[in-house]
Amino acid sequence: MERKIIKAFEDSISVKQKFIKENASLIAEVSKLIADAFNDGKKILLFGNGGSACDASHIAAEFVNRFKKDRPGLPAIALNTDMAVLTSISNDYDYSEIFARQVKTLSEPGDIAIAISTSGSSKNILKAVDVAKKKGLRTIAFTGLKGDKFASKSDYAFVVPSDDTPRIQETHITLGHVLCQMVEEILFEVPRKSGVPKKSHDFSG
Ligand SMILES: O=C(CO)[C@@H](O)[C@H](O)[C@H](O)[C@H](O)COP(=O)(O)O
Ligand SMILES: [Zn+2]
Repeated sequence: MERKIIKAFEDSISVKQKFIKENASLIAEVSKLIADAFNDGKKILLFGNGGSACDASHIAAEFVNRFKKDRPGLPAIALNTDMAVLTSISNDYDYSEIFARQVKTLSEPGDIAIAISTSGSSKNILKAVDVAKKKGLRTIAFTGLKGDKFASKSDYAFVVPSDDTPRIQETHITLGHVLCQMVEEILFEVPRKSGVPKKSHDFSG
């Protein structure tokens, strides 16, 4: 049994190592994209199923509350949290509509959709990405090796080099944390020299 336990940890580490070899510059690019969207008064919508629903909620909470810095909240909503909304859309229409309908209703052009699916084949995720693109959102996919179709319909795709759902999720949550950290640093770092910061950040509302 211990051998299996050690192997699970080693696999998780090795998937993360492979992922970061290929994705560091994309993470930097997407961090800037998200920071620019917040600067423009836009928000992030996140969604996923099962463990990825928890990842979406977890990442939204880091933005709305704080990650490492004491700073104003940044607008992010997880679309997998409201039981009344989720059950009524599923009951009256279809489970595959739960995120698409919320994206259509709650977003505005320029917002960012972070869609999380390890398989890349969950219908509710694919439909929501289609709606997000039609509405003029920038779409970011978090997926795994089997998620080609999902990755190719999204503007930016983080493809974790594994087809094992838990191992993929373990990289996704690290990715979410690192994006939060980078966005905080871009928006709230103290300027090194005295003088005004490059952009003014007023999220105090
Ligand atoms: O957390 C896990 C597995 O680690 C599960 O709950 C998993 O998220 C569920 O099976 C999801 O329905 C999988 O959906 P997806 O990632 O393929 O879109
Ligand atoms: Zn899980």
